[in-house]
Amino acid sequence: MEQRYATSPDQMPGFGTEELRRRFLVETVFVPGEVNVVYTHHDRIVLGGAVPAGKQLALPTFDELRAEYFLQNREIGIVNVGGTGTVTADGDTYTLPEGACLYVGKGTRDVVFADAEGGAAQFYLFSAPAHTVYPTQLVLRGEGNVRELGDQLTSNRRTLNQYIHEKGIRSCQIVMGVTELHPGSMWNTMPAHTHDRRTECYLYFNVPADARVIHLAGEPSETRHLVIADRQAVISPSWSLHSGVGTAAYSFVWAMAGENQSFDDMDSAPVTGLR
Ligand SMILES: O=C[C@H](O)[C@@H](O)CC(=O)C(=O)O
Ligand SMILES: [Zn+2]
Repeated sequence: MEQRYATSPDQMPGFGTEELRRRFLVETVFVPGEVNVVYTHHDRIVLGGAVPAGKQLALPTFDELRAEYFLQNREIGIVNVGGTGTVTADGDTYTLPEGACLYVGKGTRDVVFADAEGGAAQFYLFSAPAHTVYPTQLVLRGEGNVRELGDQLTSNRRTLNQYIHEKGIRSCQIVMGVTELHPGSMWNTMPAHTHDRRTECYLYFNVPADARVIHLAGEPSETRHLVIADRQAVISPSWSLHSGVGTAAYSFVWAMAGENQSFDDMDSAPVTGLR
């Protein structure tokens, strides 16, 4: 699996476009017939995709994990951003229509991805180290804790759905959900924030083929941008902004891991202070 070492904010001013993308963007998440993942040393998150493409696709272990099986010392959050599929965890099969989220706890030996009848599933994977076992649990699209955010007048009306969090599906570290922009709204997470206790990753999806998201990264006082296409993921270290504006409406899976799980524990970055 691809490994990416951690980046310090004092390196940011020296990065050109290619270097920024190489460090923070996961350009290809979904590869048909494969489990394709990246290991970032920021909070030791493993993120990527699993695309069964008509077959039974097992979650393998990787040498870099030094574990007998993937979830020996880890937990995983899975969101399906494709057609309906199934995930089988130690013999129990869960059906995930588009937008559903499955948490699979530490200690689960066998995880197998498959398409449901007529479906073409695309499972987004987000895994973090775990210290104890929480039960495997499924939540369907729209059935998490719903928060309505933003305003049409500032082009940031969006519906945020919290799936794995303190008052929802329990986990050791992972906090995960999906945000959907309303038609005509383009800005996510503005006003922006950082959270020095957690790394966060976004997977942008439902981005039209001819549209892009201009994603802001870096410290609030020294911002950079990445131009992101459909079904690409971006890693935001604890010190980095993670906000974006699309050239059309879109959705994204957001997921965090780190020191705490307090969703509202953000360090706000007021618009007037951005540079
Ligand atoms: O720390 C929280 C994350 O940045 C996201 O949940 C924010 C988000 O989905 C949004 O504002 O639309
Ligand atoms: Zn955040």
